Amino acid sequence: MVETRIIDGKGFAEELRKRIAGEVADFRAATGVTPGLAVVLVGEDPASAVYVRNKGKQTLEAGMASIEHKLPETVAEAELLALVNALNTDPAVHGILVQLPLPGHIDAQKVLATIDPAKDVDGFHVVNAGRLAVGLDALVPCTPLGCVMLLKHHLGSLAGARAVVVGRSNIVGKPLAQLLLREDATVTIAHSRTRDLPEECRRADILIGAVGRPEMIRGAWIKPGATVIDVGINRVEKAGGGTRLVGDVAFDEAQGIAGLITPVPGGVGPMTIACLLQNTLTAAKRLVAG
Ligand SMILES: Nc1nc2c(c(=O)[nH]1)N[C@@H](CN(C=O)c1ccc(C(=O)N[C@@H](CCC(=O)O)C(=O)O)cc1)CN2
Repeated sequence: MVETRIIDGKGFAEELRKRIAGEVADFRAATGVTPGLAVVLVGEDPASAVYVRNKGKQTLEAGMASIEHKLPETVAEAELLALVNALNTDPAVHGILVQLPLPGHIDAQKVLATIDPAKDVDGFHVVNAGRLAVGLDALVPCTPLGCVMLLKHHLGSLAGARAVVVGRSNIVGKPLAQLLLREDATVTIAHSRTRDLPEECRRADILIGAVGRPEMIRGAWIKPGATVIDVGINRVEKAGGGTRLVGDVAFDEAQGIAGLITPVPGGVGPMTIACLLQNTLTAAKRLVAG
């Protein structure tokens, strides 16, 4: 039986935000520039509204300027693109983020492609995705960046580790695989069509769940002593009524098998906003330096 330790993402993110606030103060003192983050929310999705509110609050707490744009669910794609173009040329804005998901009538790829790559603090623009893939400096997606920070903090070097990423989304699975490769891990991306997924997962020293399916990854899929990073945030019905959040990994089953595991909530989620603040400061520094 392995002793399973919990990775405290919430605590780590708090420390990271404090460090960023210190760096923002130094940057403002040196340049007279306040980094500005513009967040665009389309529609009324309650979870998105909470994330956007938290982004605004934490941006202000870090000493940066927060600019929020709320557009109705029915907004025309052209109007959203015009807003993004205006933010691209606004010198007070150093980072732009369009909260996902977008309503079905809007082409998300077109919107992401309109963001100036230098202000793309989500790291979703193909220029940043391409730069990451070929090993150039890039603005890197926040959730994957947070996962790798937690891994390096707890494991030290990731070189040679066998990492299996379950999920191939553009916002988590693919960029996370690139980041792990950059750390010299041996990386497999698994997905719904992977043959014998449990066996593939059991090979992993580092197992990452990023599929968005509640508790899909079972305890028996985990190699004893492996490090498990759970990116899933799934709201499910509770037995006695109400809802609760669960990850993509069956957390209780992982106890006594995994060596380290991130909880949901309190694991990877809080790292997403902390890394967004870090990316905004990075973008501001690069834009000011020209
Ligand atoms: N443009 C983007 N859209 C979305 C992203 C993103 O990175 N960029 N990621 C997610 C949502 N997200 C940030 O936007 C996000 C998700 C979760 C958390 C978080 O702190 N989760 C908490 C639990 C929160 C709760 O109670 O619901 C946790 O895991 O502890 C922060 C940000 C999709 N859209």
